[in-house]
Amino acid sequence: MGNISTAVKHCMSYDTLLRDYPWLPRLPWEEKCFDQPKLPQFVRIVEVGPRDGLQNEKEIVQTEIKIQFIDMLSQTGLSVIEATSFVSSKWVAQMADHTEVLKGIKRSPGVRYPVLTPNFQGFQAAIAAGATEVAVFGSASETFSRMNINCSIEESLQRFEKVISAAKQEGIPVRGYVSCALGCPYEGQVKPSQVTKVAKRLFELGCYEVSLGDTIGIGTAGSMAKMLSDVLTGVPVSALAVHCHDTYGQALANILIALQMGVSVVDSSVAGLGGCPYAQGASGNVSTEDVLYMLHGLGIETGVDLFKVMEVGEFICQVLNRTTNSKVSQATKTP
Ligand SMILES: CC(C)(COP(=O)([O-])OP(=O)([O-])OC[C@H]1O[C@@H](n2cnc3c(N)ncnc32)[C@H](O)[C@@H]1OP(=O)([O-])[O-])[C@@H](O)C(=O)NCCC(=O)NCCSC(=O)C[C@@](C)(O)CC(=O)[O-]
Repeated sequence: MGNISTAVKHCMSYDTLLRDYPWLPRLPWEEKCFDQPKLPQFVRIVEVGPRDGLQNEKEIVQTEIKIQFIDMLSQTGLSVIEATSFVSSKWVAQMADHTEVLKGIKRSPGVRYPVLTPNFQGFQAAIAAGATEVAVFGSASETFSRMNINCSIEESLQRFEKVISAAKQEGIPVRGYVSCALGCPYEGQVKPSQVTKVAKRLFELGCYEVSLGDTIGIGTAGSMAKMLSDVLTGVPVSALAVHCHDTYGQALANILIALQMGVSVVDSSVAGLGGCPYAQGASGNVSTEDVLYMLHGLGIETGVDLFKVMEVGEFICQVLNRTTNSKVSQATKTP
């Protein structure tokens, strides 16, 4: 962190400012200078870097690096780290080492490590590898469903029903995803009612939370508000999360709208890594660093240490030999 300028450091959190200037008055969060009645006090970040972030990398990342990456993230205060996916290696070669990764990580107390399971075969493999939480992933777009998991939406829901019912018997919580919630790379516009239909089915089947994915990062604050208003007719806000990619630079605005509408769970990826191999042109997820910077700036607590996340971002970018997509990390690098 030595190369972060003091001015930028001060923007990062009031706590940092207090560390450097202990004579400043300590303000309780309630004494904010503007009213934010609709914002949640606490937001849970679901870190998807090791899965969504890495799955799109062309070069296979060494298993030891993935394990180190997750272990470092475990030390940042994050409470959920999506570790890998139990999908076919013919479809996503980068995730072929799922079992080794899940078995190799040091699990920190208080941190959950969900993994993606597209079907019962993936679920069984995940459980055998020691998974204690899984996620099923459907889509609001028929074409994307076929391109991504090789079945129709209805068939996917039947597969998920089998996974969820087996998970219930094992006492394993299941999260659900709805991809293409704000647009599809193959079909273009997706009706909010279609997103609601799939999200509601996942919730009714037993997913404790449904994450709404702007898979290609095409949404705007307007389309996010419209889609969420519809989904809220079928799924309680306490069971919703948003999963924004930043292709058009709208992710933070879209997340802010979701927060104002009561959503308090946000998926993000350290250094803004990511993309879906079956959604051409989609850029990375919104970066965890930028989401934290915005949330902390709003006085919303996350329990996550921004500096530590930035260090992990630096580590993974070095390994992948790429520049970070996080604006916060870019801004704090000395030229
Ligand atoms: C779902 C399948 C497997 C269907 O793929 P399929 O080819 O239709 O599968 P199948 O049931 O016909 O079986 C064919 C072969 O696959 C094997 N197989 C079958 N299931 C599994 C499994 N679970 N793990 C490992 N192997 C599996 C099976 O054993 C068989 O092997 P073979 O006899 O030929 O040797 C495939 O389409 C697949 O793996 N798709 C995953 C694609 C993926 O991972 N996409 C990225 C994640 S989604 C995403 O990023 C979006 C999200 C979540 O982030 C939210 C957002 O941004 O919107």
